[in-house]
Amino acid sequence: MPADDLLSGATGADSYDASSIEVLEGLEPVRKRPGMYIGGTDERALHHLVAEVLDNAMDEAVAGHATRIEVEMHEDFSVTIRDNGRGIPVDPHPKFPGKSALEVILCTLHAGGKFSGDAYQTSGGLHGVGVSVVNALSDRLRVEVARNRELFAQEFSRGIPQGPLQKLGATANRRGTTVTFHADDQIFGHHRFKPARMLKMARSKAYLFSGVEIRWKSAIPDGDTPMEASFHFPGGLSDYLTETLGTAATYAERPFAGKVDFKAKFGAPGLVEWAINWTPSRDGFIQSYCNTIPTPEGGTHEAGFWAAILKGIRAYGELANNRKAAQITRDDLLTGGCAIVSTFIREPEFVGQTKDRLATTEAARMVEGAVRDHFDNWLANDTKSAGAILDFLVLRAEERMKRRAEKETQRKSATKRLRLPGKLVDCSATAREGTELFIVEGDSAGGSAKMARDRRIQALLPLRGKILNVLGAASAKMGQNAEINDLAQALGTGIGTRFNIDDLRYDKVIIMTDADVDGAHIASLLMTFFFTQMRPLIDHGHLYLACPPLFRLTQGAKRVYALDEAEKAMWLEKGLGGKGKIDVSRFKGLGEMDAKDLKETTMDPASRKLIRVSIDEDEPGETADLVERLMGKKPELRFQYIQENARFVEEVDV
Ligand SMILES: Nc1ncnc2c1ncn2[C@@H]1O[C@H](COP(=O)(O)OP(=O)(O)OP(=O)(O)O)[C@@H](O)[C@H]1O
Repeated sequence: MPADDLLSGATGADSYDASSIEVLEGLEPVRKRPGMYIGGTDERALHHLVAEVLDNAMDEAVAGHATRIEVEMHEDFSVTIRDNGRGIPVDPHPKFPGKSALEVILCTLHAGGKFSGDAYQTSGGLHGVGVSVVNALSDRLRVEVARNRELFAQEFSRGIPQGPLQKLGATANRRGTTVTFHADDQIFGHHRFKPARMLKMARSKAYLFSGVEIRWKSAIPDGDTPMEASFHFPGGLSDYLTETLGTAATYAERPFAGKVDFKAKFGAPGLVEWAINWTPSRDGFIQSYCNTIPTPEGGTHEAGFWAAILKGIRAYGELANNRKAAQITRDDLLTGGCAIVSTFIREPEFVGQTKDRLATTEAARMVEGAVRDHFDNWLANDTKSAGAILDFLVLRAEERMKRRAEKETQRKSATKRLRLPGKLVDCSATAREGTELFIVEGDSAGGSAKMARDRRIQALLPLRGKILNVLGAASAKMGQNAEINDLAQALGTGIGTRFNIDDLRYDKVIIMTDADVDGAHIASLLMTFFFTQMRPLIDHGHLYLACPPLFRLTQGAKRVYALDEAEKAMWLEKGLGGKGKIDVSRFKGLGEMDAKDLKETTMDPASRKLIRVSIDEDEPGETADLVERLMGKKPELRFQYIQENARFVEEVDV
């Protein structure tokens, strides 16, 4: 499109002015973009509404003000959640004249009692948006509050009050909050609450806090989901895990379970409770929670928990003289390891409003510290369970390593079946470890390199002429370029989106070009190719530059090589320690060097110098930019050269 058209705005620019900039007020943003608040408008998001209201009731219970929560599902798919807590405050809000705190809470985003202050210590609620979001996304919502022996009620539709807060009169023995809501079909379409899913939610909440009883009632049958039930679990998570595992055989007779108050241990409010057992009969799992909010994507509390278990079991293995225990990894713990971890912390940080992952860094340290001590004790006291678990985990680690070795062998035999380019001079080793591929310039260099190489581990691929400048080439053209095809085949990895680092046939890929401008140009073309088409090769540190010398200096029987003019000058001044005049010869190209020289200066791992290519994206500076210097343009990437075995000089000049 011509620039003029772009400026005049072919698509409605005339009408795009200040009047197009909307400011959404009240709960409008929630109805416009429900996904931002509840992660979508599907069945999962729908059930999130129940979670928001239930979490508020749980927060009341965990804060020590409620002992009972009722969850009821009605025939018309509306839901009631009732607690016997303090009740949402109903007195006039000081900042909003004429409005009760209840109305402010229900109709304003970011209104709540959990930001600071002492109303709640370790709450699942954080952002002050939960119940207002439910209100915005319900076509009917009624709140009843029983406080100070008086009953109040207010009704809403799609976030808008349907009348003022009503005083319904005295109530002798009722206290707490009751929220009844019907999700709006305009938002959730045909999705309906599923009793089985809701019952599961209610039951797990009861396990997470032993001080609460949760009653369940449903008017809608759903398979074998009970129409009425009551959950109260004084045994907490240990009971929960035992029930979840059912009749499955387990390695520990009783789960390793416990509860630690952070106050006593770290002087910070909060606690962690956990239960774990291992079973051969099913895959492992971890369910984690923070302030009773499920965190299906884990986070710092899970990381701390696994760190404690892993370090504990390895240390126990060491004590038991089982050296293989050191090989156990976190993945091994999860095969057959079934865990539930629940932590309560003040002002947790979650990722997003749906709170799927905990981000509080402190949680990792506190959970690890709390669980580790207990685990060490438990392993030392219950040696029968500890031994069984250790044996099981060592077996798992061995199996994993065996599978990996098998995969490696398969890779090797696949390599054998590969069609390799005719001009590749391969090495004899079959495993990748320790092998090197030298990409050399021209046939003559290939000749002396062939004699200079260690045929066991060093392979050669001579490239004819300059390879295509891939920065500008379309990928179809690249595919037709014979040199590039040979290179991709020799490496075994494929290129572009099909690149797979696991198929790489050599440990080191070494670009070996003449120490002159042409050679440098070819090296930079190759590096650009690797950067754009085989980037992981560089990221994983497999790409290197060889450093052939420019000069040979002899003085009697003494001989040295110089990488560049500066080094030559240094030797000339210093002398070689031999007798007579110093002879200087300049190599015009690799092909001029005899095999012995090439081996000693450039190829032999014992005496050569190599430069590893890496990419330094943030640090500008002079490590610079070989590609830029050599190609005379300003490419957007920067290569950094890390010197290995620097033997001749510190500075690099290719
Ligand atoms: N069942 C309840 N009992 C007592 N107070 C409640 C109850 N439900 C809500 N509240 C009060 O209303 C406030 C707002 O609740 P809301 O669900 O909107 O947000 P939140 O729980 O603070 O945070 P989040 O948005 O993270 O859920 C709470 O902070 C609390 O003060």
